[in-house]
Amino acid sequence: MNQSKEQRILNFVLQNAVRGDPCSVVDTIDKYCSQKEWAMNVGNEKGLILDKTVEEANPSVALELGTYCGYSAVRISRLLKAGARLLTVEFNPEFAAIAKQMIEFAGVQDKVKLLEGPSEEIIPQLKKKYEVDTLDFVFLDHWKDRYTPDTILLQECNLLRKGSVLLADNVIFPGAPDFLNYVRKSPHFQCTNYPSHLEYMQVEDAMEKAVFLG
Ligand SMILES: O=C(NC/C=C/[C@H]1O[C@@H](n2cnc3cncnc32)[C@H](O)[C@@H]1O)c1cc([N+](=O)[O-])cc(O)c1O
Ligand SMILES: [Mg+2]
Repeated sequence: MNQSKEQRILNFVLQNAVRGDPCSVVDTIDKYCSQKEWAMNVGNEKGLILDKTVEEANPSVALELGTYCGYSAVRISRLLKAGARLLTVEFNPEFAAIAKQMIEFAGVQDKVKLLEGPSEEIIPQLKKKYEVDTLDFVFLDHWKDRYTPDTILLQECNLLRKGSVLLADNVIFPGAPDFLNYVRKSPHFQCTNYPSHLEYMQVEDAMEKAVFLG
């Protein structure tokens, strides 16, 4: 059975990146996906916006929706302070298996917990099953039509506190118009848009930061 693209990305990392070095893993994925096969990692241009937002939030508990191959899980977790943790949610078992190996190769497995399943089932379990009080940072990068329902679900589950930072990828391409509408109209969010480009392409894209006001 021929390999999947995600398996080829992982193999390229295992053969070319430096074990235990998250930056090397991130750079190696970017090298493969810009030169060989495009893939929906947040990439380096938007990755720098992600880095700055994570550093500014300096989260103790962070959540990522849509792990895919683990690129942004490695990218986020490399910036976390001692004792801080990232919970990342992925419902595709093949992608979860790839991401798990990517995270372990990067040496960030002690900071990252990969939760396998749909976000709409996992989010309501975060407090009791995963001992979360509130989330300091949330990266939304899963199916774009899930951004709004999951943002509402996070509020309903009392997982956001005054100052919780949401950062959403792809609000221009493929686009998340209902999410932009929802957070920009809501009195509970202070929004900032960060124009950028689609990963590895010259297509316009942007990230949206939405800070919960309580
Ligand atoms: O479609 C995109 N992303 C969707 C990402 C989807 C990833 O999140 C998981 N997922 C989805 N809902 C889930 C619910 N619960 C858990 N995992 C979930 C999917 O199994 C996949 O691993 C995308 C597309 C382009 N593009 O140029 O086309 C560019 C991008 O940067 C993108 O992020
Ligand atoms: Mg994306």
